[in-house]
Amino acid sequence: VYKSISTDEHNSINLIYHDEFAEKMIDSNTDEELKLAQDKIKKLEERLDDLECRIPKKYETVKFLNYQVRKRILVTGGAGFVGSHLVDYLMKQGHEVVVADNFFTGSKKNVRHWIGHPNFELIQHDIVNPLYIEIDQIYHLASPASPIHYMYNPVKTIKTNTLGTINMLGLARRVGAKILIASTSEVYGDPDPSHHPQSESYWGHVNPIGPRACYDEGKRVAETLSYAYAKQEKVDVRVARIFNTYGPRMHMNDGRVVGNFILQALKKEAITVYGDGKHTRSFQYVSDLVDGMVMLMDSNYTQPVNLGNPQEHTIQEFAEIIKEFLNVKSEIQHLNGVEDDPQRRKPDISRAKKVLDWEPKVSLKKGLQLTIDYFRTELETQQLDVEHLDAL
Ligand SMILES: O=C(O)[C@H]1O[C@H](OP(=O)(O)OP(=O)(O)OC[C@H]2O[C@@H](n3ccc(=O)[nH]c3=O)[C@H](O)[C@@H]2O)[C@H](O)[C@@H](O)[C@@H]1O
Repeated sequence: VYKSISTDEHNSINLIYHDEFAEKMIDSNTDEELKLAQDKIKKLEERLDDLECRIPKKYETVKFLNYQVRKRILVTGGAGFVGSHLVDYLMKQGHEVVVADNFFTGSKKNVRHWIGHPNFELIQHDIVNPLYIEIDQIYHLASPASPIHYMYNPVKTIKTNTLGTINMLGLARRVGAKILIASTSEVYGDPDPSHHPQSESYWGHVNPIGPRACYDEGKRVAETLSYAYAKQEKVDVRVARIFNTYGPRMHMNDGRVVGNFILQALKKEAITVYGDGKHTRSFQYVSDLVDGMVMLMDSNYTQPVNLGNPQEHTIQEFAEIIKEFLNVKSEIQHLNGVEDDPQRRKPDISRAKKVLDWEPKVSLKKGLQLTIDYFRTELETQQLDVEHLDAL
């Protein structure tokens, strides 16, 4: 067929062929150039970070503690949302803080204000591998916590919460450190209505093969391991069952309800409620959680303790609260419900009140204002970054 067509036709076929080829070449060249440019930018950013660390910085004031009271404290997941707030607290108290983070969901940015400080150390380390350091206390927070993050790689989530916890309990045993395990309200699964609010004596209702199981069962095993090490190896353990927590430094793509609703409202987009919106959650501000964790670590109490804010809202109500707070008219859009989504969740905090004299102090109004301010700044920074890239 090719031989039978005219020279003109040959030329036009060749032209078409060349045009398509050229387009493909341009596409692939552009892709490659873009990738090269992105790699270069990443390397430059890393270099800038390194250089920045060398410039004498102004740090927030930290207390002076003499060596008898100053502790060397490891925070696994210390570059994450909750971890970085805990790090701020411990640093300001005058302790030496070592952060171990693999930066899967954590970010250097959350702790960069301490980089270079003589009391601070940042190690890029995945706790699935053992860590050999000298330490007095361990806050073991490393694990993705947002459902979209922990479901992204369920096997890794299980490894982090089982192997990772074994490694941290092993470290605690070797060096005689006290260890606090960050457990979760998810150990109660989708609670039976007769166990509302959930107290620590409830054994839970977890689907062991459902999509949330990697996290829920991972944390349940982490608790089991903690008490096995306590009994068999005399490790001094604390277990905090953390309920829904929000605040600045939540990941922009966190996917959890507080961040999602605030971002959607700020961008004047529809607010996405999964299912009918009748399910409930109780939201605690991050500084209350940090206070609770430190009080638990410093106490002599070794059984699990719920840390959460008992003010319960339906998700529909919560969407309305955010709309009203930001004074926006965003539509509330009902999407498909989530599999195994716990229907009602509210902590019974009588144990924390009794044994720690702890209860949350920050109102939803104050906590939301601080969180919204953070997200607003993040959005503006992103916008500036985009404009800057466009201008290049
Ligand atoms: O925030 C937390 O601290 C907890 O978050 C998750 O648990 P979950 O309560 O399911 O958290 P969200 O993803 O924030 O969901 C809360 C509720 O809002 C709903 N939701 C979420 C996001 C959204 O855009 N729309 C929406 O209706 C969810 O279906 C769920 O019913 C984690 O599994 C817990 O380990 C973690 O402790």
